[in-house]
Amino acid sequence: MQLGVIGLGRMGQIVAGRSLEAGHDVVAFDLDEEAVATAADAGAEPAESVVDLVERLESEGEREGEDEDGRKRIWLMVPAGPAVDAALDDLESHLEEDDVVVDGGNSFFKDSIRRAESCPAAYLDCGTSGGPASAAAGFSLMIGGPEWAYEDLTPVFDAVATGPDGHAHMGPEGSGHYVKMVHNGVEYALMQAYGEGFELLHEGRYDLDLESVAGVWNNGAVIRSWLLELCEEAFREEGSDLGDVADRVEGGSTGTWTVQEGLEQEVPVPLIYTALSERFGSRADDGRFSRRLANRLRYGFGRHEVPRRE
Ligand SMILES: NC(=O)C1=CN([C@@H]2O[C@H](COP(=O)(O)OP(=O)(O)OC[C@H]3O[C@@H](n4cnc5c(N)ncnc54)[C@H](O)[C@@H]3O)[C@@H](O)[C@H]2O)C=CC1
Ligand SMILES: O=C(CO)[C@H](O)[C@H](O)COP(=O)(O)O
Repeated sequence: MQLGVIGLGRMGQIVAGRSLEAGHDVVAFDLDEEAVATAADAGAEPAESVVDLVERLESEGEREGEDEDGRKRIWLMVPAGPAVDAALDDLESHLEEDDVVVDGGNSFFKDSIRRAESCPAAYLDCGTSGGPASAAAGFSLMIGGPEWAYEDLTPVFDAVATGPDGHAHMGPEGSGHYVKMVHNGVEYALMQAYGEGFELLHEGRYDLDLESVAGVWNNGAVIRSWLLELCEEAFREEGSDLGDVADRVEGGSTGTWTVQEGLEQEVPVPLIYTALSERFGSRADDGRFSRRLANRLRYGFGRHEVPRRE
């Protein structure tokens, strides 16, 4: 099968690479020429623009006679937001209704519904989990949109995912990115829970080797998981005190959408909200204001000593 891949960063290179390894033909484009060259080194046909990519898909199909249906299949792996709309604008006049576009990024599901309605081709919103660390194992893919398009792209999904069990059709347009949004909310809460537990162990009564704790928990404990394996790796590489890792957590968009959706649906998501709040709180340049105020108020009512900044 022939696939166009637009966006060749950490994730797009894996989409292209795994597709190539499975025997598919890949035409690749990124705004960054070096990223295109990397994909070309892996065996992809380089394109100079989105339009060039589409033209190469068309001519390649005719030349090879492989895809007799003449269908163009294009996977977007660009940052969520304006980059997706920019790529779709460039593609629009070159797409027909039996072509298929996959957005494998972390797009907001309402944007995906809007794009599916205006895209001339079938539009699959594909939540992608696993991250660059899963390049060798493959991803977990949660896919929304027309079922026929999902079935058509199944050979590519088999290649990009862990295999046939690593992808599934969720439902109509938007549902793939909706499921991925909630997945990320769960991810935030799990990270927060592990973080709190290890913080207590680190600050607590015993001088513990946290790599060892994570290691033994990962062997048979109720709370074993891949995130916990990543905790073990972090303590191994950074030490039990996490060395010079700063107390600032970036990201946040998918968690924000999850909390907003919880409010809209009147479904309580207090753990996810707390995890998101902790992230935002971590970003105060000079310590979190509410904590500083609590510190000073304890002096106000209790004459407790006020720790001061250096
Ligand atoms: N890194 C991760 O752990 C995961 C990322 N995602 C999602 O996958 C998408 C891509 O993520 P990454 O690969 O990590 O980002 P990245 O920043 O590593 O790569 C994005 C690539 O897109 C290119 N690009 C931007 N605008 C473009 C345009 N208009 N046309 C062509 N190329 C363009 C950039 O030059 C860059 O090479 C995002 O939506 C992200 O949220 C999803 C799951 C996991
Ligand atoms: O989707 C992912 C993992 O599943 C990406 O790594 C995403 O960037 C995580 O969200 P955030 O950047 O808000 O931490």
